[in-house]
Amino acid sequence: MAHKLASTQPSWKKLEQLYQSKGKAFNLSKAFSADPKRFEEYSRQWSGKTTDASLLVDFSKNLIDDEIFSTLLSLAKEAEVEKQRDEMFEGKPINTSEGRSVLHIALRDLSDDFKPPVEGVDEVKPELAHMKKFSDAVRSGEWKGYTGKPIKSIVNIGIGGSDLGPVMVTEALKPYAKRDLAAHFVSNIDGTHMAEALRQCDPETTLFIVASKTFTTQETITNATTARDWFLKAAGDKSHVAKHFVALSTNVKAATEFGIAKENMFKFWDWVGGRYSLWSAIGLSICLVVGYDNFEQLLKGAHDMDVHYKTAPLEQNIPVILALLGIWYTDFVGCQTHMLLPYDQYMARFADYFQQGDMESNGKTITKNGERVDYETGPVISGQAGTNGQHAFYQEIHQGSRIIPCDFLAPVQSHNPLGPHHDILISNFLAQPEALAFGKSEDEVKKELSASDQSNTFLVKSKVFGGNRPTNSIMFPKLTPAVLGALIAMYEHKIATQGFVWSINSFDQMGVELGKVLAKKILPLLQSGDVSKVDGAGHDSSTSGLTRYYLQHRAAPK
Ligand SMILES: O=P(O)(O)OC[C@H]1O[C@H](O)[C@@H](O)[C@@H](O)[C@@H]1O
Repeated sequence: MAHKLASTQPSWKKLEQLYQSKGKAFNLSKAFSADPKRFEEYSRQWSGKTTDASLLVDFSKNLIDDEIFSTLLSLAKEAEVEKQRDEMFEGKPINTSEGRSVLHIALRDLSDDFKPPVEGVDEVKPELAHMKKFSDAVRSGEWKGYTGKPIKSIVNIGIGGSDLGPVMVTEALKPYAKRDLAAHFVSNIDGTHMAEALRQCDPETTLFIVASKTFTTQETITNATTARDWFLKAAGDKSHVAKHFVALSTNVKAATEFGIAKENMFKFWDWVGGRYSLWSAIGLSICLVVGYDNFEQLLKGAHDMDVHYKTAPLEQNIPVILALLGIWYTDFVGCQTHMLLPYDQYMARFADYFQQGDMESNGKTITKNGERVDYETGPVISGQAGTNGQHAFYQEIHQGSRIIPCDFLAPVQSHNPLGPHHDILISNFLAQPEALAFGKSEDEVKKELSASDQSNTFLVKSKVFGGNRPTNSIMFPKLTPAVLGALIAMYEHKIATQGFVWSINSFDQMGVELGKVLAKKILPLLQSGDVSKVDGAGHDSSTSGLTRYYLQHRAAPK
């Protein structure tokens, strides 16, 4: 595989030209007026083969025409997206910096004829059976704490990929949750996070799930140790730990050393990336909250999307289309951000989840060939549940100096059909992309104003909406486990496809390391409490000044 700079592909040059010749001046109002079939052409409907997962993806409100779209598809061909995708499914070590396969897709292929491409894949089903047995026992009350009481709270201790997936999914699938089992998620090293969770827990009825792929992450190990101390303070005898602590990890040795019994360990494998791990043992808290059967539906919905990604031709392939649109905005239109805006309160953490999923995957500048890219890569991801965002940051999306491409997502049916709420919600979901695309002209503004206000140029211009702000609108029947699985897999594959085009490795995360190493160097200085050591510690004057301030004020804060 050549892994050439994307900018050397023939279609890249053509897209640059197309942006200059027509993209810059592209007008969505004109495009819709000129083509009554624009929605039909630029939308795709998809249904999963084995689940109730289905989607309508409308990408007609994007700044593209047929020529731009087909050139984007050519770019994907030139970058050998299909070949790179197939290598992922075949278990080739496409995470080249770490020499690893990227096989989260193998965690959700439960079909009988699935052939394990690498070692460990044959252990997926037995591990799922282990998760089912354990979660069933806890949920039914058969699993008892050290005083014989059933479990009433679970505390997932993990960070990054070992936290965000379970947090997002348990929130999204709350309608399926066992309501008398409280779920807490502690990630931050800030003692406040753990202290607040423990305040709500009883040691006799709490189960701690220590979730860490490496089992070396400072935050998680420190939090887990604090939780164990808190537990032992009440329980006394160390043997009781076995009833209250389980580990989810690829590092069986370190989990054993922490004191987790073998039967309480749920393992996964180094071919599962942290931010792709909710489908693995890291999903145990999801099983506990919504039950194993719903977890399996989540896996199956994702697998249905995997099959689509693997088999659909590029122009029909939803993750590929979303990826190419993103590349159009990032590299040719000059956008820096991408918003995820779910009109579903249960998806409140969706954007947080894909902030890691996207930014940790594609926030990179070195190609797999070791060259520095001469183009932009992963965008800044942000967003929150509609309609809250409308009253917070949409001002900038509508009238700001930057173009901020957005994905709007919404379910047709609500889990809580309460009075007029859902129609009002969906009217907003429909109205925002319409307003963003078509805006409001100066003439339209004037018509609504009094004669005196019409001559107030500042007022008139302030009320104009330029339009031409691109959006995708994604609808699904209802937020079921399978639909959620498909949506997550859709974005995972979008991100992977962008990485394939940009020739970067979307599956490592070297950029998180340096800060961790420096913090470990600074910590002994803080623990020594000795201000006189700061100057000789080899830090720059800024870091030294801040450290001195901390040490001087720590003992006697004013
Ligand atoms: O599960 P672990 O090993 O504790 O890692 C937690 C997180 O650590 C780092 O910040 C990164 O590597 C993330 O991708 C990862 O999700």
